[in-house]
Amino acid sequence: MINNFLQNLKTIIYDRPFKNGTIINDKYTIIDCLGMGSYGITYLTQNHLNNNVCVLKQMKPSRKKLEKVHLSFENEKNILSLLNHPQIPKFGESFTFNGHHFFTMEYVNGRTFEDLIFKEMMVFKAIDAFHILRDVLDIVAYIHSHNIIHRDLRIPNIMVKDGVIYVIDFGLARFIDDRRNDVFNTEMKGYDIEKKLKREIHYKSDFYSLGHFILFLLYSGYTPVSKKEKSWEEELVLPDRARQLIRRLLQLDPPYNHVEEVIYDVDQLIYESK
Ligand SMILES: Nc1ncnc2c1ncn2[C@@H]1O[C@H](COP(=O)(O)OP(=O)(O)OP(=O)(O)O)[C@@H](O)[C@H]1O
Repeated sequence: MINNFLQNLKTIIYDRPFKNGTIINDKYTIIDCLGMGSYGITYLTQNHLNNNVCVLKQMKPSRKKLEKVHLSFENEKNILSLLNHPQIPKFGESFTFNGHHFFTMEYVNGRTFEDLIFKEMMVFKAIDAFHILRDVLDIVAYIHSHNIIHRDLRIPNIMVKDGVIYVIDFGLARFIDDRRNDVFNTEMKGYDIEKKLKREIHYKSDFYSLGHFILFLLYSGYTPVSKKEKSWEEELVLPDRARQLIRRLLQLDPPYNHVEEVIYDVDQLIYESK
């Protein structure tokens, strides 16, 4: 309780975002603060040298003494600079300015699925939802082919711009062999199972998140008919193959181990619904 209070106080004092118009490193003018995550503050900025708009991420000052914060910041930088895919923001540069740590990346001027579903109340037909999942899987296949697990494939981190899907936010991404930081590898009795399913450094954690992602899309067109809470399998009318796919993604049935297996099943599903 006291610890939480002190952390909140530190955040208020140290993590005040830079004001719009501030120039960072003689180069980046802050246009807006896009948000504050667990370890970073994210800005939309304009680079004076080329006039390009880009995203600038700052390590949270209140947390810069924590090893895990440095690790996450370094990981995101390393992973983004390694990946080179048109649907993943490209890494720009990293630097220290006035004692603050920063890096830049490409700005995706699109909308997140969180905004589409909850702000724009967009409704996705089941077939469109599976086509979107298929597009996301191509990006995930690329990420996994570099032995990287994203570990945060949620609706706020999947975007669409002009009909093209993008995956952002690699703050929790890890290399598959980075087992030293995988707390879920050790015996953890009574540990939060949900957290393990989402965060274990294994390909199947990304599939688990995609199980939830597809459910968000499918539920966008759902109107409850009774007040009694039911499971997604009772509420959503889905073909058997779709239900089986989601059950495996959510690890309710034996999980998928490789993205190609998921792609195969989604392709079959799309083919059968033609
Ligand atoms: N490359 C990008 N292009 C466009 N918007 C981005 C980009 N990166 C981040 N954002 C947006 O900036 C905001 C803050 O993102 P950020 O990843 O720093 O934190 P978060 O997702 O809120 O928290 P956490 O990192 O703890 O998950 C989000 O609204 C996100 O959509």
